[in-house]
Order: sequence, then C-alpha cells, then structure tokens
Amino acid sequence: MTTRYMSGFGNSFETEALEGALPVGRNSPQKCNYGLYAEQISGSAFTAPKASNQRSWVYRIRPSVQHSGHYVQADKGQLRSAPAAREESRLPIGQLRWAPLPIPDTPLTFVSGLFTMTTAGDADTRAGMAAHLLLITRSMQREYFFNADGEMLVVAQEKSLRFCTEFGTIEIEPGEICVIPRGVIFRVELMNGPARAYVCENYGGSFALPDRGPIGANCLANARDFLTPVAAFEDKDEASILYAKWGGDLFKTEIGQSPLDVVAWHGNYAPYKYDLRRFAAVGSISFDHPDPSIFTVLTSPSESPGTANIDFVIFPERWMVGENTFRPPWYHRNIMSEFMGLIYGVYDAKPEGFVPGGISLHNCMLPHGPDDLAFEHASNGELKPVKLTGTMAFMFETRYPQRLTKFASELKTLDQTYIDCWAGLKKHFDPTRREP
Ligand SMILES: O=C(O)Cc1cc(O)ccc1O
Ligand SMILES: [Fe+2]
Repeated sequence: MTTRYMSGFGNSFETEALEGALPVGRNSPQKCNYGLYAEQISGSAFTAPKASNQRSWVYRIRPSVQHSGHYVQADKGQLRSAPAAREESRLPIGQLRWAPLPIPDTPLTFVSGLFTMTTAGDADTRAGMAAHLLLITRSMQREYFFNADGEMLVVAQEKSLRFCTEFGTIEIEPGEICVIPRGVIFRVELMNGPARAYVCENYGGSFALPDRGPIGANCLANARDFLTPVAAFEDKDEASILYAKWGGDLFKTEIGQSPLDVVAWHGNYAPYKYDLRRFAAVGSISFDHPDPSIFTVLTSPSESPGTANIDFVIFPERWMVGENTFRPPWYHRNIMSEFMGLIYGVYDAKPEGFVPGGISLHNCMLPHGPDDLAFEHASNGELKPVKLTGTMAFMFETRYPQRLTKFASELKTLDQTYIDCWAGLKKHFDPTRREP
C-alpha cells in the first residue's frame, strides 16, 4: 500500500477518495453525493479566534453516533492521567533515568501498550500532559481508539507504525513523528515487527509551529514538510470495539462496522506526520550555547505568551563550532520540567547511560547537566568544528511538574546509580587560577 499525503501545516485541506464526494461551495447540502452523511468535528470552541480555530467537515458512510454504543469501563492497564492519584504523587523526587523497557512477547496493542511514565497538570482543565512509553507487539484488529483527553504526539523509536485514521493513513519510521488530534478515531498496525515509541499526550492547546522571531521566515521546522493523509475509507461491516480515553479513564463500546468510513473531508483539523530529519537546525556560529528553545519543533501554547504548555524539542545532527565555549548543555535548573528520550545515536551531555529507547526526567528546579565524562571532554578538547552525527534526541518540556507514576518508579530499568554520573566532577576551585 502506498500512502499519499498533502503538504503544509494547519492548512485548510480538502480531499476525496471518490470523485464528487465533497460538496462544492457548501458544507451541508440537503443530500450529499453517494448517500454520505455530513458531520463536523471541532478541535476548538466554535468562537475561537481565527488563528487557533480548528474544525473539519467529514463526509462519511454512517454518522459517528452509529460508531458508538453503551460505553463500559475497560481495563486501562498502566495508562494514567493527570492529576495523579495521591498514592502515586508522593513518590520521591530526583534526577531520574531509565534504560529501555524491553519489548515483551505478550500481546500489546496501541491501547494496551501505553505505559504512562509521568503526568502533569490536569486533563480536565486542559492543562499539561502525560508522557507514555508505547510497546506494541500486535496490530489492532477490529479495534479502534480515540482520546478525548488530548492530542497524541507519537515518536517512533524502534520499527515503523501505520495509523489508519478517519482522515486517511499515516506511516512513520524511527526519525518521524505522527500527531493525532483529540477525538480522532484510529487504529494502529505494525509494519515490520514489534515496535517501541514515545507518546506525548497533550491536554492543552493543539501543537503549533513556534514563532521564529528574529530567525525570520525560514529554518527550524518548515510548514511544507508536515504531511497530512489524503482521504481513505473502509466499508467493513464487522463486529468491532471502539476504545475511548475520556476523563482519565478508558472505556469501550461494541460497534458493528469500521468507524474509518470517511470518504471525503475538508478543514484544518486532521492528523499529520513530520520527518524530524527535515528540521533545519539553527545554532550559535560564534560562541556560547543557546537555549534549547532554538530546537523547538512544535509548541502547545498556554494562556501566558512565551510559556508553553509543552514544547516538543529535538536534538538532531548538527555542527558544533562555538569558539572558547563549553559546548554541551550547561549545568542548569529549570522551572520547566524536562522529559527526554533518545531515538538513536548518542546525546552529547550523556555519552554513556542514556541509550536509544531510554528516558531521562529532569523535573522542575532539579539540577542537571553534563556527566563527568562529558564535562572533562568538553572542557579540555580542542575546539575545532565537530559534527554530531547519527543522533536524534528529543524533549517533552512542560511548564508543569511531571509526576512520576508508580509504574515508572518501580520499573527495574530505573537507573539507581544515575546521580553518580556527576559524582566524579572534581572540585577545581583555585583562587589564584585564571584562564588565558
Ligand atoms: O538538559 C538537557 O539535556 C536538555 C537541555 C539541552 C540544552 O542544550 C540546554 C538546556 C537543556 O535543558
Ligand atoms: Fe535540561
């Protein structure tokens, strides 16, 4: 199967899988072609300002009310939501790091394979996020899912994933991400074996491209590199289950057909993918290490301008050329809380211990920075231009403290010796020493 996409970010797209399925010049004619039902899905309040107003019109075989029934509670496994339950929120704080969670042999789908590591803010008040690890060993079959609590940003880490959605099909491989808006129904299939991914569940404002400020009109993530699928539909009458994440709980309902029955759609509320390797990194070409905000791919705004609900930041391949500069990230304490993952390669602040598929968590105001090895190397190495190659790390950075789940705190992969990576930093203080 070849997937086809339309280019652009937040465009008003239009696409039809059958010619003439889209009404011309109106949204809801008295009768739609092919006997389709017209329906709107809103991602913002009807009256939201134009720049943040999101909605799409879908023309489908059955209206969504028929892809619905009596919902009953489903087993939510290790899926958690903010605010964290009290017994989960008194867990010890600290700088934390996990080795990759092995992919088990047991059946895990996109729904049962979500393991929540942190939650932040409050899903009901549409503030904050959750960070999940995703392990998949089985494609969803006659199973579908939607999330009313937030949009889902999926970062492929090991093997590829196919998202069959109401709006069409998206395929991603490691190095690529997929964003599924709140409420959109989808199914996830494996493509080349059991997969591992990271998921940021965004309870807040939809991810948008950051303003570039003085950088100007180009570089970072360019709008044309975001890809939204063309319409594709299933006309399958077979007993299926629709899962819904709603208010922090997981529910399910039985339906008699595939809900992926949208024959045509138009609007600006739709899933998309992006290849992180297309990110045109901008950095210092003189001296000093800039803030990592220069590597923001997507930002979920909050009501405070400049203070993101979430920033999705990457650390891609790039040249390091700073003169008389300590080149890795500086030591720092940050009001924002940083959840990091490594897709492939080596991260410059942590050449050891932070491995692909692993996680680190540096929460609000907890100090961190390069380990002793990285410090020694960066303080004494010759400062010729160096290219960091074959690497892709990322960060989900939120204004809210990230609370660890009990699951995360009890994982065997939690690195009990992480704090020791700074133990070897020597006291160099000498009141008579001056650098040339
Ligand atoms: O802590 C980290 O590794 C992420 C990070 C990278 C950087 O270059 C500057 C600040 C920062 O938080
Ligand atoms: Fe940091």
